[in-house]
Formats: sequence, structure tokens, C-alpha cells
Amino acid sequence: MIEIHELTKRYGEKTALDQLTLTIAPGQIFGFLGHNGAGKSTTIKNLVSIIKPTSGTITVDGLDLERQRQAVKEKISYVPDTPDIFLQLSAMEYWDLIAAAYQQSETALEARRQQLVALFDMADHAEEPMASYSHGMRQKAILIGALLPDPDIWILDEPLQGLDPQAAFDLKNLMKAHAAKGKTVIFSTHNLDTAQQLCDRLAILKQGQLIYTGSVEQLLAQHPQQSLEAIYLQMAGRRTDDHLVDAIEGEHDA
Ligand SMILES: Nc1ncnc2c1ncn2[C@@H]1O[C@H](COP(=O)(O)OP(=O)(O)OP(=O)(O)O)[C@@H](O)[C@H]1O
Repeated sequence: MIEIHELTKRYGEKTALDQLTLTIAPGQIFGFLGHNGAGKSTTIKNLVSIIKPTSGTITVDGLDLERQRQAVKEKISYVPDTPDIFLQLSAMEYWDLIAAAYQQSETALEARRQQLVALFDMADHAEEPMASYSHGMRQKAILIGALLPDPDIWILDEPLQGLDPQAAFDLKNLMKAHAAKGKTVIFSTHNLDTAQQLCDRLAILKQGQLIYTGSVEQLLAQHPQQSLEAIYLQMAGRRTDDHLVDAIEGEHDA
């Protein structure tokens, strides 16, 4: 169980996250939605303790993230919002680095690595430097590294970004299987279809504030006859009409 209590993050005068309070139970796929700059990555970076909150607390299975950071980190794997890291390493060197950080059986890690490499079709590229990879290949290499130790909580910042349809399909199935085992998957996305397909619960953020938390089904039931896209755009406070598009492109058929 993850409990976020009144989490606030300020950058100078800018409040990126404002008193966020949320509970995320095990056995769920939990999605963060929000426009650019809404505070999704800020929430995620606090959860994986890459940044420190200005105020507020996070506990994971009763452990306080601030005071018991190492114990919490061992429960979590993280995919950052950009895969452009450790580019001088080959994927194999990067995975070795990750594996060494976890106190797990080498045989089990190696078996899981081989399965993930086969699934994401990365065997032919594993020895090449990640600098030579396409965006999607880097994303796959980072994903394999994050999923290798298989901790209870996966925290994935826009994990489907840049993946080909096969890899996206496989990752979505891995996420569902992890949650079905009673574990936790937290991710952010801009893709509403993906959110609808995957999320047991979602949180919608707007300018650092939580404006909705609940299931997609509950949200749709509160707004009968409307698509998730229309509901989301209204809640996030943006236009759903076309007058700015028309101003650029002229009248068009929808
Ligand atoms: N290091 C930083 N310094 C100053 N402001 C920051 C910093 N990181 C984020 N912000 C600001 O905090 C706010 C929230 O940013 P965040 O990256 O969490 O948004 P996001 O919802 O993940 O957006 P996106 O969908 O574009 O990735 C934005 O206004 C952003 O400009």
C-alpha cells in the first residue's frame, strides 16, 4: 500500500504539486493523467525519491520514504520519462549494473533477463552501445533493466512512449500480469485509450492539483453518453470545440 499525504513540491515560486493526497492499493494498475506540466513526473520522481518534497509524506507498506529510503527503494523499479541515460554503455553492461544493485540470485536474474530480451527482441543489439540505438530500442533496454529484478512496485513514467505496437502490446500484458499477482503498477500516460484499457484507478492532475481519482468506469458513469476524451478535456479545462483549429486550417469535416 502506498500512501501519499499532502505532498507538495515547489520550484522557487512555482508550485509543481499542491497537497497531493492519494492511496494506491496493491493489485492495481494506477494511472496518472494530466496535460503537459500538470505534475505527473514530479509525483513519480517523489515516489522514487529522485527529488525531495517541499512538504508532505509518502509511506510504502508502512515504511516512511524519507527515513527508510533504502528499504523502500528495494521494493520499487522505475522507468524514467526519457530513455537517454547511460548511453555510453551497451544494454548488457547496463543490465549488469542494475542486477548488481539487487541482492538476488544470479541464476534467477539471468533467466529473467533472457526471457525479457527475447520478448522485446533485443538479443541482436545487446552488446552495442545504447548511443547507437533508436529511441524505441533505448526504451526497451531501460524497460528490461527496470523489470529485471521484478520488485513488487513498478513505477513507469510514460513507458509506452516510442515502443512499436508489438512491444507496447507485450508491455501492457506484463503490467496486467504483475497487477493480477497482487502487485502494483503505477504509470503515467497521455494516451486515453491506454488509460481506459489498463487502469484499475486513475488520478487526473491539473496544474499540480488532483482533480479526479477513481476508476475509468466511475468517471464514464458520472458523464453518460460522453467519451473519456471529451470528459478528460472538459475536466482538464481545455477546449473541445474547433475554433482555434479552424482559424489555422479553415472549416473542416470532423
Ligand atoms: N527541475 C525543475 N525546475 C523548475 N520547474 C520544474 C522542474 N521540473 C518540473 N518543473 C515544473 O513543474 C511543473 C510540473 O512538471 P512535471 O514534469 O511534473 O509535469 P508532467 O505532468 O510530467 O508534464 P509532461 O506531460 O509534459 O511530462 C511544470 O510547470 C514544470 O515546468
